[in-house]
Amino acid sequence: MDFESLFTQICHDLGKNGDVKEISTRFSTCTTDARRVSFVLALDPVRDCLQGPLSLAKREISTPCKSHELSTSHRVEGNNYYQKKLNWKAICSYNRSLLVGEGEALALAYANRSAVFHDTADWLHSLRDIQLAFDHGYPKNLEYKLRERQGNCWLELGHVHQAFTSFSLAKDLLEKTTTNVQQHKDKLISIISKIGKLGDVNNIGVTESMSNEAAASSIERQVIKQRTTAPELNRDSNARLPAASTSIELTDSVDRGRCLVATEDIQIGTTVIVEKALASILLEEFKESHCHHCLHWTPGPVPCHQCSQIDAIPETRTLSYLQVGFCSTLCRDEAWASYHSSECGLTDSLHRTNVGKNGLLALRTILKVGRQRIIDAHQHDEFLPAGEVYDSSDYGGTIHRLVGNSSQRSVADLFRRTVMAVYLTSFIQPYDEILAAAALRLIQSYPCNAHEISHLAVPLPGSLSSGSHFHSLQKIRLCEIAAAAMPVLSLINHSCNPNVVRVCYGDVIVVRAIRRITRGEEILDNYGYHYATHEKKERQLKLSQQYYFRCNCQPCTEDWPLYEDTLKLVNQSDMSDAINKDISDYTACSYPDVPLQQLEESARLFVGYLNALESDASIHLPVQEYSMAQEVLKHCWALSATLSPHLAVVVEVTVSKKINKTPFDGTDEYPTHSLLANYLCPEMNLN
Ligand SMILES: C[S@@+](CC[C@H](N)C(=O)[O-])C[C@H]1O[C@@H](n2cnc3c(N)ncnc32)[C@H](O)[C@@H]1O
Repeated sequence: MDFESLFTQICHDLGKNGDVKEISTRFSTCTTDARRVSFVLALDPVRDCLQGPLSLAKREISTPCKSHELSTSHRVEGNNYYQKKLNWKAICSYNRSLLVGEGEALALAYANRSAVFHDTADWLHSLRDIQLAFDHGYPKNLEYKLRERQGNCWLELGHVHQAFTSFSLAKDLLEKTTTNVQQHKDKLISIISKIGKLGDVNNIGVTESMSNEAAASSIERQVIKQRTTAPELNRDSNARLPAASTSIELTDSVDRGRCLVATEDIQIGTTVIVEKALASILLEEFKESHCHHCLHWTPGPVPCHQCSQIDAIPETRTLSYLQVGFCSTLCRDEAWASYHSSECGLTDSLHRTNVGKNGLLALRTILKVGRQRIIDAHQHDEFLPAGEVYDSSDYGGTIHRLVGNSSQRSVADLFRRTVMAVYLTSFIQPYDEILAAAALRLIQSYPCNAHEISHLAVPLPGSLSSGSHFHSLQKIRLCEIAAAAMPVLSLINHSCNPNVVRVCYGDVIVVRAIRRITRGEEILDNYGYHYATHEKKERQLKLSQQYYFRCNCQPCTEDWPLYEDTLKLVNQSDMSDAINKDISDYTACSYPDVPLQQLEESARLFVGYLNALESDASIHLPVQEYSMAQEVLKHCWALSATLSPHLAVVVEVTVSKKINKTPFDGTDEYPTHSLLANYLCPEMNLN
């Protein structure tokens, strides 16, 4: 039963007993989350309704069902695609095969996937899959094939000693085979020739070759290194706010709570915050393409040992894949040690609850943090004592103290969120009031504090040839892949004309200045309602509904127009022409093959334009050229963060995804927090 049905059932049962009014009155007197949870858990209809989902969850956890048959059928399907050189399709089928496979079926799936990576020159992923195939018992009589492939990969990566060892093993294995098949003989000749070509290695000796374990961990490290890495802070890390640089500090304002303020003048492009998520959840649509743990795109996910399996959904009699994949065995093991062992087997049931991103993120946060830290956080008081470090990996001092706006919520809203908290925590620890109260706190604070993690989805090569440059930019869109708790980012207040922008690198978000910020000025982000894309009336309404404040930023007080009604530069035709020409050149790039260097150059160019426009006292914002230059700059940064050696495949995968928005909890909308909302031209709106 999903949450909506469960809640309807509970309300119906309470209504049947004629208790609704009295219960509402009594519930409204509960002034803390702990009391709200105790109250709700004492209601019979709630306890009755919780039985169903709980028994289902228990059954799912206790009946792992890998399937040799299904794994084989996906592998055969993959082999067909591979023969037709439909490499990406082959990889997808092999992914499925290994998600449901175990033992030899799993080993064969890894081995076959390694062949596709080998043929597409992805030597690292090929090597990693070969290693995993051996780990899972790849058949001895076929080992020579993998050893030869392994040798090729090592050689391509410049590890001559490793290549020599692998080829030699392949040779020994072939020499030991008793069959007289011509194919084997030919293979032996070819391998001997490869060894011969390595020549000198014989003299150096193979003893310098890495051990199996060392080689495996070196491959894993290299796989991880392939991920795009976030830029560093512009200055030393701030002692009180380690994720931020010394260019900003945490302070309190009279009318808008805590805020971040510049301690010195900050130039456009400066990186002032680099924060790793305290907790995050990958959206379901991306479970086949992104790492469950670090959120980076991966061409070859490594499944969880247990819960990536098939599951027969009793109500619908359909099969669903409980896919939990990781970019590396390191991420898999880290996730297991941190939270995944507690949710293993439940991921699909949890998605089927339809509680939305914030509910799932609340539960993940609780699993990551653990019961004891939650108890400790509750025992300490509500505010951060002067001088205490605000550390992103800390729960008690940060996430636990975020704005939840409880006092402004209606009784109905609080009741619904309390039932949701009780329901969600029941999946891991039924009737645990401490965990449920912590979940309730987060379910209230995340709608105003959780952040969206987005990746650029670039269209397939060739599909950008027609249309205006605005049209081209429109096709390269940001799509939301995950939600994350980022305690430092949650300290930034909103402006409809922000001076910073967020750029995502997996579960790390970087904050960069998009305008010049003077010493003492507040750092201001955009919560998804930008002056250029949303009318003032709409902005004010949404911000007050979701974030409970009235915006007094410059565009709001001065009533700035939308982008299309904004004036162009007057008396500055040279500058205007130059900006427009460079925007046009930028959008004409042949995505996705834009070299990183070119993107960096474009970013420098547009930083220069923004500086020139800001320095000219005769220019009064807003002007179209300024807005457009800002948009292109954000675009360059987002694209650089997405670029990886596998971009061409990322493109294919991401664009082919059907992006369904997860239903959201209650009336709160999720903070869009994305560049997408900031695209300025009407024709660039992506809906
Ligand atoms: C993500 S938090 C920002 C940090 C917050 N000031 C704090 O003390 O934790 C969002 C909340 O900050 C406040 N806020 C953000 N921007 C604001 C603004 N421009 N004016 C007034 N309050 C604002 C609102 O209460 C909003 O719900």
